[in-house]
Amino acid sequence: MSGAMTERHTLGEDEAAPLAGLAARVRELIEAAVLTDVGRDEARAVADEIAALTERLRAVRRDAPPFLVTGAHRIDRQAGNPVSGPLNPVAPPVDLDATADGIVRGEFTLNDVYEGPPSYVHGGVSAMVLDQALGMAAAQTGVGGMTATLELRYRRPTPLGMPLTVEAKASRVEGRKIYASGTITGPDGRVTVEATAMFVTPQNFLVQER
Ligand SMILES: CCCCCCCCCCCCCC(=O)SCCNC(=O)CCNC(=O)[C@H](O)C(C)(C)COP(=O)(O)OP(=O)(O)OC[C@H]1O[C@@H](n2cnc3c(N)ncnc32)[C@H](O)[C@@H]1OP(=O)(O)O
Repeated sequence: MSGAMTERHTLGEDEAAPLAGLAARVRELIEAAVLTDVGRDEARAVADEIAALTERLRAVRRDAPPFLVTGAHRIDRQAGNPVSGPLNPVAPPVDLDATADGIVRGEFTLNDVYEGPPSYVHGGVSAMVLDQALGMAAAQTGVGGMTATLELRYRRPTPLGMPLTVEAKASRVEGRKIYASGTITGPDGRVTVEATAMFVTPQNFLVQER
């Protein structure tokens, strides 16, 4: 079980860079595994080699994914985040930045690893990217929160292998509730997915922050 966010080891840039490089290679491996057409013997041989590499990495293991020193907010410091974490091979990764006026924006491309309907992005993957962007926008208001509701409108299919943009902004704060909305836009500038969400800051989190 992962430890609380406050107990995480924080990686310096020199420590993070080779681990991000490792994740990038594993990302390539995942895509190669999805698309390979090698024969059965070769697939078994490669699987054995990968198992050996996995054991080498497991030899020295953390209790929980580390943080990065970079990033102004706790949420963009999570090195293992499945959307934006540079150390997580499952993350595309989406590099999310926030402007001074609280708009969170990121450009990204999703390959065949994220396919849902043939040649289009899986709707759950779009939801995950939007949850993260809206969550980060909510955090720009001060304290972030847990996603309590997330509503999506899939306007048109989101293409694979093309540059996409995600944008999000918090609209209002009511006590512990933070409302945010956002979109994913395709290469033609047309919105493919719209999202609205409500985040709730847990009471215990407010106590920890004081
Ligand atoms: C933890 C903070 C993290 C910050 C870092 C950012 C990381 C971000 C990562 C980025 C993205 C990734 C993000 C992720 O992936 S977050 C992971 C996905 N989300 C979760 O797992 C959330 C699970 N749920 C909970 O933890 C609790 O239920 C929460 C914290 C949401 C509320 O439990 P709490 O005990 O505190 O609430 P309360 O009962 O005192 O109610 C308070 C008010 O809220 C209203 N309400 C509550 N729930 C709902 C609901 N579902 N719909 C509508 N309304 C709801 C409620 O009516 C009341 O309103 P009012 O009666 O006062 O008007």
